Amino acid sequence: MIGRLAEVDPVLGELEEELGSLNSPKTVKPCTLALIFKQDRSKVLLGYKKRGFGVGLYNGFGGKIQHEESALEGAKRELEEESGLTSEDLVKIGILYFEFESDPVILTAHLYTSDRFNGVPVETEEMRPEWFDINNIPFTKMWNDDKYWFSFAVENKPFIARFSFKSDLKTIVRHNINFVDPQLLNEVPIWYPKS
Ligand SMILES: Nc1[nH]c(=O)nc2c1ncn2[C@H]1C[C@H](O)[C@@H](COP(=O)(O)OP(=O)(O)OP(=O)(O)O)O1
Repeated sequence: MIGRLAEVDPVLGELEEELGSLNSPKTVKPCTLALIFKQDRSKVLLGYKKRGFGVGLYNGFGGKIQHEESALEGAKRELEEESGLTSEDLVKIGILYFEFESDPVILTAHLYTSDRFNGVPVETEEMRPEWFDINNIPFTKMWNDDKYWFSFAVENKPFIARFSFKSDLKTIVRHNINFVDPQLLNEVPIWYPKS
């Protein structure tokens, strides 16, 4: 439903308009990101990215949403492909919009968390999973935006955020975080039709 982000914050409204406008070169690349916690939330499972975008960094598990699937279906599939775990209890907790200088593609990460999962983490071609104490998250070896929002995911506070990076993929030139009604997270479109 176009227009919902503008109601939250004009900064998000601008982005929504650009994504929907025929005159703007901006397009969206929808991705998923899943954080798996131990049941008492004392530890989180992160994956060391061995190849591709974000190589050398620890991150949640996720990747591109396919055209035929929902964000939740994509999150479950990517979690299993990258960590070997399955979860029927992924809860959507955030949407992250990432812009990179001189790049018309806006990467959107639909963020899910769960503390119930099946299986044992396995190393895959893409990720090496590792449990981290919740009080010892390796922020210096993660994307620079993570330190801004990670605690909201841990504390179950639904949010929508927008981060603008320089082309070095490290420097954040602008950021904006809004706490939202959890229902809104499912109303924001995954794909923005150009109209
Ligand atoms: N700034 C950022 N902070 C963050 O925490 N996660 C980010 C991020 N930028 C990208 N990601 C995550 C979102 C998503 O899970 C992943 C990028 O997805 P990609 O589809 O590019 O990954 P892959 O190259 O692994 O693709 P797949 O082949 O679909 O798995 O990185």
